[in-house]
Amino acid sequence: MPACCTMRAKASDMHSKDCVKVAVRVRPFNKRERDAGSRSIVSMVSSSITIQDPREPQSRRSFCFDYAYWSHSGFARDRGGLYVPEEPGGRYADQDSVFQDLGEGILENALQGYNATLLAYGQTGSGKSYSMVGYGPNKGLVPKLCDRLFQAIRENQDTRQCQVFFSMLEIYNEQVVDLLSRGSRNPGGLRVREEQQRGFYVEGLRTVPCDSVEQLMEQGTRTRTTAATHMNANSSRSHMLIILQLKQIFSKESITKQSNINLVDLAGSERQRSSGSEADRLKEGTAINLSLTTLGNVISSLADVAVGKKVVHIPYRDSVLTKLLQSALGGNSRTVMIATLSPADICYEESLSTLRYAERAKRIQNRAVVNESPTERLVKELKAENARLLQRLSRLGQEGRRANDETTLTCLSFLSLCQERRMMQMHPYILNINEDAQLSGVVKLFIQEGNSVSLFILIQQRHAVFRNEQRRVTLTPLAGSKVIVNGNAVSQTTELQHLDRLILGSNCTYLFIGYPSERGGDDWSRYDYDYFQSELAAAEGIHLGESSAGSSQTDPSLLAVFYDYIKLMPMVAEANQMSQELNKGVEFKLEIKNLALSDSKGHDLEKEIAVRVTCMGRKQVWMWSKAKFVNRKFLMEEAYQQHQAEKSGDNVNQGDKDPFWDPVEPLLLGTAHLWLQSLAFRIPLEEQLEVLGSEGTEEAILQAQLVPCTFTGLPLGEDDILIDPSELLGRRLDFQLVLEQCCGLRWIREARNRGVQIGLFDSSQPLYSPAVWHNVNPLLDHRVHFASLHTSQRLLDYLQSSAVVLELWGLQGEDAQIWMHRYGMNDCPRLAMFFYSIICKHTSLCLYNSVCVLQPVDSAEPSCSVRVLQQDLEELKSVNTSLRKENHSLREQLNAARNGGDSVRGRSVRPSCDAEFARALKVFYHSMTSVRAQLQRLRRHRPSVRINVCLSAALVDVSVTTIRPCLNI
Ligand SMILES: Nc1ncnc2c1ncn2[C@@H]1O[C@H](COP(=O)(O)OP(=O)(O)OP(=O)(O)O)[C@@H](O)[C@H]1O
Repeated sequence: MPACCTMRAKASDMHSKDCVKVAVRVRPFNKRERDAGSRSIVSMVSSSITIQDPREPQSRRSFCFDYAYWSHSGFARDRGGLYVPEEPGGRYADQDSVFQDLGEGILENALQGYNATLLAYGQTGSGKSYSMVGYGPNKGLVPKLCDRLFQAIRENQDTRQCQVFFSMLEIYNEQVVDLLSRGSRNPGGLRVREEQQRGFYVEGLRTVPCDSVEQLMEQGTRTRTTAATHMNANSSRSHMLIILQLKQIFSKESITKQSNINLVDLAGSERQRSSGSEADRLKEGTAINLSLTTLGNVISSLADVAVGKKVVHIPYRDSVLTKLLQSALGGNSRTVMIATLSPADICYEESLSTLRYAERAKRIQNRAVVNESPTERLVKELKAENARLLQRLSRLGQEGRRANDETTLTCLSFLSLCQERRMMQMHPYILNINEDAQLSGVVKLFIQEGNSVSLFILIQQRHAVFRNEQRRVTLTPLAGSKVIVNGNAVSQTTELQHLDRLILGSNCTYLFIGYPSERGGDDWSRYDYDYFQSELAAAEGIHLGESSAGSSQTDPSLLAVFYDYIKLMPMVAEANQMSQELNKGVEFKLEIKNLALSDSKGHDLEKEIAVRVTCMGRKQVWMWSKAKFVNRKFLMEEAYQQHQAEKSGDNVNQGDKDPFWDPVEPLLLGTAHLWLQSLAFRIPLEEQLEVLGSEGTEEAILQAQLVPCTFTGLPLGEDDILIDPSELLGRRLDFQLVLEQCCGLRWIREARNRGVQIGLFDSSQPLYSPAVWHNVNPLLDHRVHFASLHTSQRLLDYLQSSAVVLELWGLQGEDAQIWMHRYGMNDCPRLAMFFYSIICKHTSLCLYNSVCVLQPVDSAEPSCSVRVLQQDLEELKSVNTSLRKENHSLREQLNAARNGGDSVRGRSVRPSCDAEFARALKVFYHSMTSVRAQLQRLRRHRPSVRINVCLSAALVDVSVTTIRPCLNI
């Protein structure tokens, strides 16, 4: 039995207290998922659905819903392009079966006089629009429901008179846009008002009486596409609402029924979390999608109410969407939610979160009533409405602006559609391609012979001119405008060929369709938004390579980086455009971080996308993570819209809240590797290291040395060179890392007010050399002493196969000092101590003596000082542990030497054993002296007093008592 058929109860079969009905639908793999060789982690039996964690296959979660639709596999495409089950009765749930369960129920409810709501929830690209609106012949719930509604009205003409009113709106960034209004947009959007009887409503929203909705929906989608362009907005972040008002008059019974049907295609659910876990100064108070976040809060509160928890407040008023859906959630409405998901392993987190959301929604209880009243009231209302419409019609007629008249809109749209079809068969045209497939192909610009067409795009009044002369179509970019044809920027008049890809301005993408004679039977669908962006990326030298073509062999992490790149590319272009328009003087550039970086074994690190932000005037540079950029881009859009609304001049949002700005911070410029192998032979090494930036550029030459030495720091002589590194086993090893000079610093050459520091990288908390400023070839003269008390095999292996990764950090402006002070970067004891522990952890080396003299940490922060001390104590404890181990092994050696003296004589005991032991003890006592000194200093410390600790005694123990027994041996 097909999964979709297991719950035969219709959505209308509800009791007076109705739980929200929830359906889940799983879509087929998309191209990206197929390319990545994705695996399905979702299974369905009847109306229950199980999801498996791809990292822990034994971890599964099951959920049970009212309906579960398997639309992932088992389908075929018929001649008309309709997706149908491969075999009759197959498990694939097609659009018809979804409609039968959900749509029919909603329709029945509405005809009975109940308000009804249908919500689609899920991550971007999971199939919300496919289920709600549909694509081509695969009509979704909304058109099917409308068709059936009008059919039902016709069939019931003799018992009731009906009128249907249609509205379509979009909520983007808490602004309401009327999608049926073709006039100029209200800055700030339409207002949401509240009336006692009516509840929340959108003031001035167009409501069109209709007997078919196809053209209205096309009109709405077109407006949505252009609105997205004008607002620099991303449609998957907006919510689309269609409101159908059904008014029925039952003359015989003298009653009227009024019901509202809300059909809601929600924004992509992952957007709520898109600012990620990334730290950003402007993260607080930023809700990427306030409406979606609030919807989640409302659903959670209502779910709590349903299980008897005490809930003080349901936050309906916190967002536009929840205000408008108040009756749909916990109120007078019969509500159905369809949660859509991808079954791919790479979407596990999102799909699980969708299922959890849907499970919560299932608990919500509504109280729907039939909205019935005596006829007179409705008749009065309808008369008033008709009078109002007539008045408007005549006013618009006088103004000669019939095109905006709501009563004639349907007819005009229809005419233009007919014309449009005729034009498509006669003329070349450009067709918009949008990231949201639903909005692609809705704008067509015809280029008739003998005519020239100007395209108007954001910044510039006129952007480019298309000419059609003697059946040759050319494109001429206008001065200062950005035009890209097939991935390449053009500045001259260019002749267009059928299926050329055009990008105008920052991100307006169009496909050129030539004369019908050139068209042939080619499939245009492959020229989707990803195709445009991939072509652009390829022109910048970023592509996936041979194996990517449909094969499952592409490294998934590379694929992810590639898709991140092409996703962020248009956003970066838009950010640049906004920066230019708002006179911010900031430039954004995409970079693939870690391209040239590698770890201490020389292996390439995983690549990731970052955005380099440059303030052109002050030559300040920031590196933003993807998550931070996405967050900031959203805030930039807000600032941009605010600017558009107020036209308040340049440089809006200056200061702390400015999303284009950040306090300056040090920037990682590049890395160099200093290989440690020579130390295993106690051979000194002098190197001129090339410091490479993340894009492989040479940032500087760093002169560095590794000097094997005595524990007091005296360089070893040639006699100390070892032939066999294993001779070091069990012995002490001291060496110094000397950073002599940096030469040819590109960073300083670009702007003299900058400085640099070198960091020793072995974890996220490296140790830094002192800062040097304003000099392209600065002397560093920085020396760090390392010691291993007991050279283990692991350490030897490490020395022979690894490198110290040296990081070159760029410091900028005076503010950098502030940063370093705040974060304790300059000569901070914490970093030194971290370094010590890191070295201990990874390499069995320990920091013995650093030349760094530690500066005070901010005295205004005593708690910070205490924290530093606590960290110091932790480090000291671990040193104590290693000392005790050392002590233990020394004791064992001593016992073996004493007890087994005679028995082992003549075997392997070396005559120098006692001398060696004595030497080791000497070292030990020396260390202990340092420990005591350090301990005393720590004990004297008071948090309110400035710390002034010298790291030269880093080998410290906190507890002398614990070590005393060791001293007694
Ligand atoms: N059940 C399905 N059967 C076949 N194809 C589907 C199905 N669901 C979705 N798709 C395809 O997946 C793609 C993405 O679907 P859709 O545009 O509906 O996603 P969405 O969730 O609405 O995304 P957005 O949030 O960006 O609007 C479309 O190309 C669509 O044709």
